[in-house]
Amino acid sequence: MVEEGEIPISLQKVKHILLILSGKGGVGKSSVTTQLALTLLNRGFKVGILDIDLTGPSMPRMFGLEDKKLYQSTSNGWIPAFYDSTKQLSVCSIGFLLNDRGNSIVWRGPKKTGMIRQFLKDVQWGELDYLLVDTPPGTSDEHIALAEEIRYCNNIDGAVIVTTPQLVSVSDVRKEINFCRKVKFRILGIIENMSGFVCPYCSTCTNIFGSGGGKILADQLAIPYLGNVPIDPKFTELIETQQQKRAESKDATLMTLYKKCELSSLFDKITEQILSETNRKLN
Ligand SMILES: Nc1ncnc2c1ncn2[C@@H]1O[C@H](COP(=O)(O)OP(=O)(O)OP(=O)(O)O)[C@@H](O)[C@H]1O
Ligand code: SF4
Repeated sequence: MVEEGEIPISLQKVKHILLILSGKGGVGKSSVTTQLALTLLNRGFKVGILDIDLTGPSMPRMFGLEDKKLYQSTSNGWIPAFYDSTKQLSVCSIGFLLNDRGNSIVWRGPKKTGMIRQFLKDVQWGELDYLLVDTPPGTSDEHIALAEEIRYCNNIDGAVIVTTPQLVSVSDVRKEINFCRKVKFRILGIIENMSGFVCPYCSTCTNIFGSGGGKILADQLAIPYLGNVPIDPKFTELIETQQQKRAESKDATLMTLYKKCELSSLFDKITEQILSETNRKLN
């Protein structure tokens, strides 16, 4: 465990660390992490993503990096996978260490904790403006290991909580918020994802699962509300087809494809609000 005031060497050149959390699985935490990363990258920041969801790593798929591997450098640190030759976006995920992408990790707590510690201490991120940490759902061994390792880092800006409008997800998210409060992670705000469905034909938004739960919860708990994100089938499609489109044209990067998606302008506003929340801390 890390002593008070100690920051792992690998994180010392990282200016800001943002944690992405959700109370429940499948609410779109990895999609939110991906879109925050793309938005920050588009604004000229150098970004890293650490995927500590050991049993369900999504980041290789999100960025179309399924064929990448993690390498250990001569000085014993892991070299993250780079999205492209500019090296402005780097990703570290257990998914890069699995021989078969269909495999999943079946580990007991101590082994998971050891892996998280290695990821936090041994990845050579170099200089980064933002490190986004994509966590598993709930409050598991991975979260406790994360809190033990980095709670004293003064470069942690805080946690972004992702929920969906349904009540069950909203009640799960309360547990997540309690966890953040216990380990003293500042909560930057709540995003309500899958908040309505945008029709691909007429762009009308229909609230299939209801909407507004995230805002109500944020108001009740006096936490900033960062906004709602509808289900946009174009986003799912662009993730699924990015490799094929890249093979067809070198200009069809995830970034160029994402900029054409309506969600990109929405995430611009959400990111703006997160940045203003983090600046508020600095003032
Ligand atoms: N706003 C959205 N519009 C369209 N598709 C979305 C949206 N949010 C998430 N998805 C899709 O829903 C699926 C689940 O999302 P995602 O993997 O981000 O969830 P998660 O909370 O990270 O899941 P896990 O519990 O596995 O960590 C993915 O296929 C993703 O592309
Ligand atoms: S919202 Fe309108 S255009 Fe879209 S599928 Fe429904 S009826 Fe058709």
